[in-house]
Amino acid sequence: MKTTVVVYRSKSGFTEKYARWIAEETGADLMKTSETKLEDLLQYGTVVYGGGLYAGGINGVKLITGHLGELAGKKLIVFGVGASPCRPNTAEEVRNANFTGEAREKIHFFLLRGGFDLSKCNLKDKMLMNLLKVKLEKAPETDKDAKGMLACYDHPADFTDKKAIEPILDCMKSAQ
Ligand SMILES: Cc1cc2nc3c(=O)[nH]c(=O)nc-3n(C[C@H](O)[C@H](O)[C@H](O)COP(=O)(O)O)c2cc1C
Repeated sequence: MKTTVVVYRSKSGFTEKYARWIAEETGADLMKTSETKLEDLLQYGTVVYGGGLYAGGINGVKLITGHLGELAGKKLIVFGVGASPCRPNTAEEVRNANFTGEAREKIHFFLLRGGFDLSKCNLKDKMLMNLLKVKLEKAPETDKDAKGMLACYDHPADFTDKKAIEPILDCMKSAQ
């Protein structure tokens, strides 16, 4: 059996950056979801999955959460990558929104901060983000996070930080 694979789905490159860093640091194989079948993952003892956050959902995570039976006995690690600042309760909220009780037990979850680049969004995402912009601008009170988000519309933001993968590397090294 092969040791570790890092599989990812990334729309604008932020999740891909983290996935590459993790694979480089650990010597793991690296795969995109578009080029991966469940059977490919079954060859590995540890599966690390990364996906961007879209309206709270971890892009493509069903590849893992939808196949917990087939992936039984493997070490499963998922990281979500969003533009919002990572606070302890944010990670918990994302985890609860994306994982059932069984998935919460079986999957080690991490939330990392990516970035935002409107120019790399597809048409549908651009429209959604422009609707959000109107909503944020109309809000009677704009908090720090909303102001930060509004600033990203004019200037792409990259909050990726290689240090942020350290807890994932530690988790990969530790026993199940
Ligand atoms: C339509 C849309 C919805 C998004 N929803 C969220 C969200 O719920 N939470 C968050 O933190 N970031 C959200 N983002 C920002 C992305 O998660 C962020 O840009 C991330 O770094 C994208 O990673 P990727 O380029 O690897 O897909 C959203 C972006 C778009 C375009």
